[in-house]
Amino acid sequence: MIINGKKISNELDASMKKEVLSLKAKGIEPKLVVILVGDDPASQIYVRNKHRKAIKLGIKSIVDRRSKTFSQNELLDLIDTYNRDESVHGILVQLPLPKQIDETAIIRAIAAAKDVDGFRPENVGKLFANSKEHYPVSCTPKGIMTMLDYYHIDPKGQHAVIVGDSNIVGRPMGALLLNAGATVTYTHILTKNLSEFTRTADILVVATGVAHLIKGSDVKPGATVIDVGMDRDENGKLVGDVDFEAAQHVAGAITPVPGGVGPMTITTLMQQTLELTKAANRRQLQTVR
Ligand SMILES: Nc1nc(=O)c2c([nH]1)NC[C@@H]1CN(c3ccc(C(=O)N[C@@H](CCC(=O)O)C(=O)O)cc3)C=[N+]21
Repeated sequence: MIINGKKISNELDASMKKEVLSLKAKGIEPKLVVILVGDDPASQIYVRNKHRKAIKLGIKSIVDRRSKTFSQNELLDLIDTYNRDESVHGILVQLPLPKQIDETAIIRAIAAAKDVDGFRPENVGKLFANSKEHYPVSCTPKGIMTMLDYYHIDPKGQHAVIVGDSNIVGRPMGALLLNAGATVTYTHILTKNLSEFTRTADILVVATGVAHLIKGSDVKPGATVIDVGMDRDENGKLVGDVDFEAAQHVAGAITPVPGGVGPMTITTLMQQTLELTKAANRRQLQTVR
């Protein structure tokens, strides 16, 4: 079975559109600001896709593009401006940033109430503590959970193996799966005998940035394979971290690239923009009372 992220994403649009309409009827316009520093070609595509989806749903989308020489202080000032702007509900600073800018400092500068990526330490902490509060979570792993749920793939008691230890995908993915009752193994670029781990995975999530790292023989028959890779092959074609052609015959369910995880990342970003918008409005009502 091929897991169709694009299809799920489009299905979820309908309810989000309704939600936007009902917010607008109350005079609330959800608004997302995406800050893109530099001219990384992949980032341009992702940011364009986010903007298109927001427009489609009726969410106000601002893409603030800055040159690759933009300084850290300039970026901190820009974030501060959006933090203070009450019409803005979510702020996303597209990663990676040019090398003169410290990503950690930037993530911490975004107001907690507008941290639509869920990258701030307190939101990461809530995730790892399995907090029952509402808080934003990194969009890619959260979108993967939505996808698993849609296909009734329950992680409970399953062995989930994560390949890749990034803050954006690998680490939060493991936490979400653990919170959902999976047995989680983290592997990464330093793991010896990686295949021995991946072959025991009921759910295999691969996020390394290495094209076709995972072969058909690395997959357990019947496993669910989630490919987060966005790589280019020798011919410049977009491919994943998994050799899809080979792995699809072994896996029980598998995501394609493109059309798998990518669209779900964007859908989750929109969902969390709406959540932050509603939360901001609730706080405002409390101060009025
Ligand atoms: N602060 C921040 N938050 C992010 O959520 C974030 C980020 N930085 N930096 C980079 C990663 C990557 N990411 C993607 C978004 C959309 C697609 C996407 O639209 N993919 C399409 C096609 C892409 C293409 O054609 O190249 C697909 O898979 O079908 C992919 C990847 C968000 N990220």
